[in-house]
Amino acid sequence: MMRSKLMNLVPRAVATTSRQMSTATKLTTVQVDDKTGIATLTMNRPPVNGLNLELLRDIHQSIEEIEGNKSRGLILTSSNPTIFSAGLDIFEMYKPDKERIRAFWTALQDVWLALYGSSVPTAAAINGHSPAGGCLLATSCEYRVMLPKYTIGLNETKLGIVAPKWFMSTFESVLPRRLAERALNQGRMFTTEEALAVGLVDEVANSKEEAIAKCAQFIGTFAKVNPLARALTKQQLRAEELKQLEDERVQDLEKFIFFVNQPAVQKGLGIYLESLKKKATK
Ligand SMILES: CCCCCCCCCCC/C=C/C(=O)SCCNC(=O)CCNC(=O)[C@H](O)C(C)(C)COP(=O)(O)OP(=O)(O)OC[C@H]1O[C@@H](n2cnc3c(N)ncnc32)[C@H](O)[C@@H]1OP(=O)(O)O
Repeated sequence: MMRSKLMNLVPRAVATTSRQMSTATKLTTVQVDDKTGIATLTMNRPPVNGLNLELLRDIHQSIEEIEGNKSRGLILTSSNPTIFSAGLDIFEMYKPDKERIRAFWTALQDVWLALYGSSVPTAAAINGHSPAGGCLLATSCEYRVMLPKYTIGLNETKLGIVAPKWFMSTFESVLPRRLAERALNQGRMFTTEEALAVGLVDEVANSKEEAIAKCAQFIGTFAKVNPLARALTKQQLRAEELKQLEDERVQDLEKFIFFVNQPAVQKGLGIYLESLKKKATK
């Protein structure tokens, strides 16, 4: 998979305007800045960018599109002014449809493999809350810029669920092992300020525009680096985690299906959904 992506890494001429590359799907848009050649992938699924089957498929398609069109980099962000992504759409896991839940988890695996394994430089402009699956997306990128007063983290244990190994290894690729272990066990959500202090995010910006500009600046640091050498270096550094999921995706899917169908897990998800609804009516 990575080898064919590498074939796309040839220099290209740049123009001066920005163009909408993809509106084929409604849940993501891809805008390429023709001056920098950097693509911004925006998630757009109100109200909270909950990662359901359709959004995951659109994100995957957009990443493939960006890989294919020789963009110089990928910036992931959200159209919601206060939420990057609320993580997995819990309705996909609560009283699930047998076929759909398999497609859903497979789509999540596809997104992670494509984003974590992307041959282009990746950055997340985290313009809002980013729990669980939202944090997975952000930490799959190489660089993170976050707006103040939001939260980010893997809170799965607080929901009575367990983050799969590849969520954990992505988290651990950003945070020191001891800190990652403690945060995962606690289901800890970090404020922007805390996330910056521990290195979960790289910079703080005061607006989405500034966050995107900082992400573009990061991607710009590779301008004078040979793209093939950079991509091969990234590939080698990330190969172990990618191979592990590629080799075990069927078992990973079966584990997820088994786990999510446990009565205790279903009960916990139901209670959690109720608590989210109650919060909305307060
Ligand atoms: C041995 C190993 C086995 C491994 C097996 C694997 C096991 C499974 C692993 C699964 C990993 C899971 C990953 C996840 O991502 S789970 C999702 C976690 N997400 C959250 O906990 C976030 C919950 N949401 C919030 O905290 C807030 O909503 C948020 C801060 C994001 C926004 O707050 P705000 O006040 O702006 O908005 P509301 O809370 O009022 O929400 C608006 C409406 O959206 C609904 N909502 C919110 N989040 C979700 C969600 N994740 N899924 C579905 N729906 C969600 C919320 O209920 C409101 O709905 P209503 O308007 O109808 O009330």
